[in-house]
Amino acid sequence: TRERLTLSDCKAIADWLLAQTDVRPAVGIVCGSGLGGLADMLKDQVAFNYKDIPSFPQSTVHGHAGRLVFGTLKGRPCVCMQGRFHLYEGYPIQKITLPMRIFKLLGVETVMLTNAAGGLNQDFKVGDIMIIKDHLNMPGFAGNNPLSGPNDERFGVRFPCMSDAYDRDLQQMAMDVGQELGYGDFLKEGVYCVLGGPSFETIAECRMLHKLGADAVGMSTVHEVIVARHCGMRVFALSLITNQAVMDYDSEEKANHEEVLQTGKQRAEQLERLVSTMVTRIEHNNNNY
Ligand SMILES: Nc1nc2ncn(CCNC(CO)CO)c2c(=O)[nH]1
Repeated sequence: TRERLTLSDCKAIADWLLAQTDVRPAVGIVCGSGLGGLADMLKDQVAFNYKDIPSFPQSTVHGHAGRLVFGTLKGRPCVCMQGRFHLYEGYPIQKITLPMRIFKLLGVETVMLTNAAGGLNQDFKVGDIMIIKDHLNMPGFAGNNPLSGPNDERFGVRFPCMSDAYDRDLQQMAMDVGQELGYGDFLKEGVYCVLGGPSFETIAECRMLHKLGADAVGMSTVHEVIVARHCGMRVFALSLITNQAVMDYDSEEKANHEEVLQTGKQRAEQLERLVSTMVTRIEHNNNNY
C-alpha cells in the first residue's frame, strides 16, 4: 500500500470507524507497553482489531494488544489505542503517527499518551510516574520527522511550533489529581528523550542523554506528539519509569522488556485512576456528554 496517506485516505478510515459506533470521542488515549489495561476501563466498549481497520498498521510487540477501543470513561466519550507503533518495528514514521490524524478526524480534542521509559534522573525510582513537560527528539535531529515531505495545510502549518507541545494546564491538573489521589511520593515531572530502538541504550548514551537534560528515555510518543500538535489537538503525556537506566560501568543491571511489562502491571491501577480522573475534569467544546 502507498506509504503516505492523504487527508481523504485518513477521512475514509475515520468515517469507516464512525459508521460503526455512535461514540464521538473528545479524548484519545494511547496505551504504552503493558499499560493496555487503561482501555479495559472504558464502558460500553466498541473495539476494532487493528488488522480489521483499513490501512492501519499492526502491533507486533508483546504487551501491545492491537485494538482501537471506543467507549466512555465516567460518561466521557473516549477512544483508546491498546498498543501503539514504534520505529523499531520497521514502520515508516508516518505510519506510526497515522492514528493521531485519525483521532483528529474522529473529533478528538485532547490526546493523553502513556509510555514505559527508563529513568535517567537519579532521583527517579522504578514505579515512578513522570509527567512529561518536554521532549528531545533524537530521530528528528537526524531528519526522521513525521512531518517531513509535502505539508497538507488542512492538517496544519508547514513549520509548527513545539515550545508549547505539552499542555501546561493538563500538566498542572495531573499534579493536582496525583496529589489528591495520594500519589505524591511517586509523581515526578521531566523531559522525555526518544531513541529509535530496538536495542536499549548503552551506558555512554545514558550518560550523554542525562547530560543533555533528559530525565527519561524511551522509544515512542514524541512522533505522535508532533503530529497531534500539528493538527491542533491538546497533548498530555506521561511515562511510567520501568527501570533505572544503567549509568555506571560497574553496574550489573540489564534493561529487559519483561521488567518493563512487570512494572506496568504493578502501577497500572494507579495510572488508570490518574488518567480516568483527569478525563472527567478535562473541559471540551463538544460537551456532548
Ligand atoms: N533503559 C530503558 N528502559 C526502558 N523501559 C521502557 N523503555 C521504552 C522502550 N520499551 C520497549 C522495550 O521494553 C518496548 O516498546 C525503555 C528504554 O527505552 N530504555
